[in-house]
Amino acid sequence: MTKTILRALAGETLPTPPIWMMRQAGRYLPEYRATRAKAGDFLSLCYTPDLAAEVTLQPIRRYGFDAAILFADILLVPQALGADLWFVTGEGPRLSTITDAGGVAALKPADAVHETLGPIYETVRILSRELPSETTLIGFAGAPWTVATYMIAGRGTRDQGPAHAFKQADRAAFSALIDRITEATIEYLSAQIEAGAEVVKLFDSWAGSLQGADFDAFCVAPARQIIAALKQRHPGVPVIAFPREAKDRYAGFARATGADCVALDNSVDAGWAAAQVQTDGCVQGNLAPGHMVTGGQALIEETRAIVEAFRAGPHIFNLGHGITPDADPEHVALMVETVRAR
Ligand SMILES: Cc1c2[nH]c(c1CCC(=O)O)Cc1[nH]c(c(CCC(=O)O)c1C)Cc1[nH]c(c(CCC(=O)O)c1C)Cc1[nH]c(c(C)c1CCC(=O)O)C2
Repeated sequence: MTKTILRALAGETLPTPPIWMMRQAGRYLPEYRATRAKAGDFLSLCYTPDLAAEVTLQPIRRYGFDAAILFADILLVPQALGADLWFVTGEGPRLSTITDAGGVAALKPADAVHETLGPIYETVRILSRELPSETTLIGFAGAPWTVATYMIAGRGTRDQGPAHAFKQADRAAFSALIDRITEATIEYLSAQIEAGAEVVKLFDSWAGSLQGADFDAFCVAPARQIIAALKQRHPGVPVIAFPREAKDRYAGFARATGADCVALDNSVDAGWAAAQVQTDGCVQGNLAPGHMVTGGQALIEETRAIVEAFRAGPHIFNLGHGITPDADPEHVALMVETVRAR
């Protein structure tokens, strides 16, 4: 029998939505913290296939999620293109910055990324052997705009100011950077699929700060280009797109990009999305991650309301963004139980 996630992605309405969770392998789990300590640091964990596969499997063992997401990070692509990358504990990622056209020109060609990313493909191969037969393996990458914001600023930014400033100052160089990331992403996701990823997800975490024509040029167009190339190389492999904080631009996003499913952040009203987004196909989401910290009756009621809002069409239950390190693993169990009690 076909896996539940693949059925939902093909447009089937299921009696119980399949479920997985953004950042399901992470610091809220004691077993993750133990494996990360064994690896030494986050990047070593990403590049050690046995350990990366182990942390991918941990939430599957604990909760029986319908999908496993490859353990890696969206910032491995900039690193593979030649950026320096490190993580400051308690703060987040740091990268060497790109400040002008010369910085873009100095990047490696897209097909060079495989030299760095080989261990990630090995993690995928291990997982496709070791996952339970009912569990879908999801590969992923960052979308070009979101990845570019980190490459330009060298870190996470509240309003993506440095990337917007670069885009204003030198649109040609900025477009060249987006194009390079787009090509690298096609290479990276194709290789993940060849290694055994059954679905891929494109994370555009900062899509919400692109307005008007910029949203079309730097969020929609690159997603469409990546999805078209993947569909040509790997027909039948579904793609989930996550244009976080896209607000009313979630409507029509699947049609505009060719995505099989749109992942909704938790600022989106589920009733609105059922009427405006789910009409085009599968949707994923969108419980607020804060419920994994607070738990209780509010978690149960909000989980039920989301299942109810999307029950007439194809739906994959998920959080509206990543689970946070202060979440309680028992609350995750309560969410899974509530979804599956339907
Ligand atoms: C923007 C972004 C990044 N990474 C990612 C995004 C897009 C999704 C989103 O909006 O959250 C995506 C990502 N990052 C990670 C995964 C693995 C799979 C999963 O379990 O979801 C995925 C899919 C592991 C990770 N990536 C990171 C961790 C924590 C690292 C640790 O163990 O110390 C994990 C488990 C680190 C990371 N990586 C990134 C940041 C900003 C940080 C620091 C913030 C934080 O610590 O949460 C970049």
